[in-house]
Amino acid sequence: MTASKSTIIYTLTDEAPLLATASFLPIIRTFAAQAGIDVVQSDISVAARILGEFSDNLKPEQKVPDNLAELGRLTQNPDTNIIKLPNISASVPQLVAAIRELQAGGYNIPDFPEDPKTDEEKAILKRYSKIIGSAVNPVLREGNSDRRAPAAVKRFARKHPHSMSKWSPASRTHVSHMHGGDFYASEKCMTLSKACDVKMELVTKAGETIVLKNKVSLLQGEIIDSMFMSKKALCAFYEEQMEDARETGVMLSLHVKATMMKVSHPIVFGHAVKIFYKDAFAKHGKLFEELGVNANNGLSSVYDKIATLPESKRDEVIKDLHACHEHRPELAMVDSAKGISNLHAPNDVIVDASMPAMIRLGGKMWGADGRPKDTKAVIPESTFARIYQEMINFCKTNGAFNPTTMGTVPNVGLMAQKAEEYGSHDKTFEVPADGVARIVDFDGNVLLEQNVEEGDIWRMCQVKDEPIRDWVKLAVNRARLSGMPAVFWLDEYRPHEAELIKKVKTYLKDYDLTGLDIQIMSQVRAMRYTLERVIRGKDTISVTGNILRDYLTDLFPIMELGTSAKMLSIVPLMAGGGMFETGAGGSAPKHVKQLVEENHLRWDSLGEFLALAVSLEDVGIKTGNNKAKILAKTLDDATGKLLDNNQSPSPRTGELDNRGSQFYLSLYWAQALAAQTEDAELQAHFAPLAKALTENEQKIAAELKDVQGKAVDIGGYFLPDPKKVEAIMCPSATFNAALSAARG
Ligand SMILES: NC(=O)C1=CN([C@@H]2O[C@H](COP(=O)(O)OP(=O)(O)OC[C@H]3O[C@@H](n4cnc5c(N)ncnc54)[C@H](OP(=O)(O)O)[C@@H]3O)[C@@H](O)[C@H]2O)C=CC1
Ligand SMILES: O=C(O)CCC(=O)C(=O)O
Ligand SMILES: [Mg+2]
Repeated sequence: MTASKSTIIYTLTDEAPLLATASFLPIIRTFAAQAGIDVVQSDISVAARILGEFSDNLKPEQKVPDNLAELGRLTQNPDTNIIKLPNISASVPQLVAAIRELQAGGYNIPDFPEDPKTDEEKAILKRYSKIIGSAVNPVLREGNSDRRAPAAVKRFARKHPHSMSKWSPASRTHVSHMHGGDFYASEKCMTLSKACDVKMELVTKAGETIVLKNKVSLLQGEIIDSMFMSKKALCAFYEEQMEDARETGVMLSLHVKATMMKVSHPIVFGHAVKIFYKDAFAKHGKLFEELGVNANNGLSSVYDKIATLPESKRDEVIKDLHACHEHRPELAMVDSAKGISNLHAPNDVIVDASMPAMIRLGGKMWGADGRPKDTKAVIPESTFARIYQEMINFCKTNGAFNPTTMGTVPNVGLMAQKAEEYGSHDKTFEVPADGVARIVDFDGNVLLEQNVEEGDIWRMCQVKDEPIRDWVKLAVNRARLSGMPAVFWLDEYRPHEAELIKKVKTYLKDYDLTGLDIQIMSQVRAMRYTLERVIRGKDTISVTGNILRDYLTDLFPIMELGTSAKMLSIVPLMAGGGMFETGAGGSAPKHVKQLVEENHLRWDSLGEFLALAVSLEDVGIKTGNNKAKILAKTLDDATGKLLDNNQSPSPRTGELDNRGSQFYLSLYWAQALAAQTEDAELQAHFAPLAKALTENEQKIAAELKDVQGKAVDIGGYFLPDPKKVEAIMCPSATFNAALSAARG
């Protein structure tokens, strides 16, 4: 892959977005080619990343390049233009499933060593660890984040509001978080006065020094934090919350981000599993250990490992697991029909999407009987959990949000260069022994230290100065361009954010703020302030750190638009290039299931349409390519028309789906190009396509609809067969022929 000035790199990812790409890429190429733009693809799916890592094991024809590393390098190039679709941030169970599929497909890659003993196994685990969790986004996000609902999308939501369930003031739903012993309680922070290298070490009570991380290079002005979560406090908290839920008869749910926080949150999740099923773990502890059960991978790990046991033993374990439920509260379900609960796998309930979905549903999650119920939402770490309680309080008092009248809340998020907690996984450790955890510079000076105990989770977070300056600049720009007030959600009582506040105040002085309304508020106040405006139809930019960026860019869009898929998500790369993410959510695994069973893809590619328009516009501006600008403008017009005509995919099989929606976009895009007069070449080129699609609209729509309702085979989950996928995703011969004729 070579990137020239007129290249757009389009990522191939996983699950629903990968399927949608199979039909969208031929469309994009048909249009972009007329502006001399090459659209090259770059496969960064979990499967491709596994194969790229273990290339040395593969036959020549099976080898794939390390595309992610290449894209990472390209982020430093000012001409780079990447369209990035959501990808799987794999939990261990997802990675293991992908490995099994690839092995079955004839790829000679090693098993995942869950409990590595030999040096060889340890080396394999190290290689696989690079693929676990949020391994893609932090590499590509070499810029801060600008996520918002474009005006046309907001207009659409007002005209065609999604369903919102009622909130009752009597709802028992609430958030439970720790009040001590968590990261928030222990956080220490400092700003570096000069660049230095540090290491992270543990001095045990026995006097041994264990180096956990041998080198982290820090820059002048960088903010670093040291914080830990006490295992004892966490376990006591879980015990208390489970007992409280059982006594008061409210359903229990757990919300973490085990994918992105790939070291800390699986451990946090695992303790919940072990405590909920404490009696079974006590009785079968030795057996579980022999079998290699890892509670951090959820109850699915137990079921997976006991599969090889003799039937009588297996039944005994299952009976004992079931018996635990007698002393425990009802658990929220992911799939009640299949008996899959919230504690089954760490990647099924991901806090950024799960809490908004619950709030949208009137504060309810699904119970084992398939009915929606109030829930105690356990979010152990208190730092950011409180914003959800504030929103819940607001809904109990004011009722559900009204999408036809509510304001919008765009976000400017600090994200660049692995900022804050989301960049911390290589500096997060489960503490092996009681002692003092310290960050020490190479001259032996202790920068930060704290007393920790065996099993505590200790981490160091960083945020560099340049990204903070860039974030403040982006916030001021967005406030200026949108005319909205901007609120920095920063809590002066949190050491890290107190340091950030100092920098924000300093860097704001670089700008003329006349006429702008820029404020700094603690998170809970910021939420309240924003919500009071939201219900009055007023818009407010949230300017936040990395975690709240993630949380708020699902939370507000899901209330305002029904899904975060409709967000415009731009990452102006600090080196000058552009990365255009599609939507703000994930890869929607449920959608793949529906496609395979019923050949209906409900994935909405609106995020891709919006990203493509800004990507084309970026090419147009940076290279003076007027045709690219016209393509961008007409694409936006087409997207507007698609929304006006309510031609987004329907969730129901038999109705318009992703393919149909992409067809209508192409029709309107070609019509808009044929109608414009600014560029005669484009007009002449697209007139025949517009004509062919207009004349055949009914025929194509019927061809796209007729295939639905039957099961299809995509030839793999993590590595589907591209030919089969293409045949399924491009089933209209008439549409294919029209595109092909336009490509010439
Ligand atoms: N940027 C990234 O790369 C991100 C990746 N992820 C990854 O995605 C996977 C799933 O995460 P999860 O938390 O379940 O979140 P998702 O956002 O994938 O799914 C939640 C729900 O949102 C709806 N949804 C999301 N996108 C669309 C779309 N384009 N069109 C229509 N509906 C949409 C679907 O609702 P319904 O089923 O009702 O249609 C879906 O079930 C994980 O592997 C996670 O790691 C998650 C977030 C961001
Ligand atoms: O990278 C990930 O794992 C998820 C990213 C995400 O949820 C987001 O950026 O909104
Ligand atoms: Mg998110």
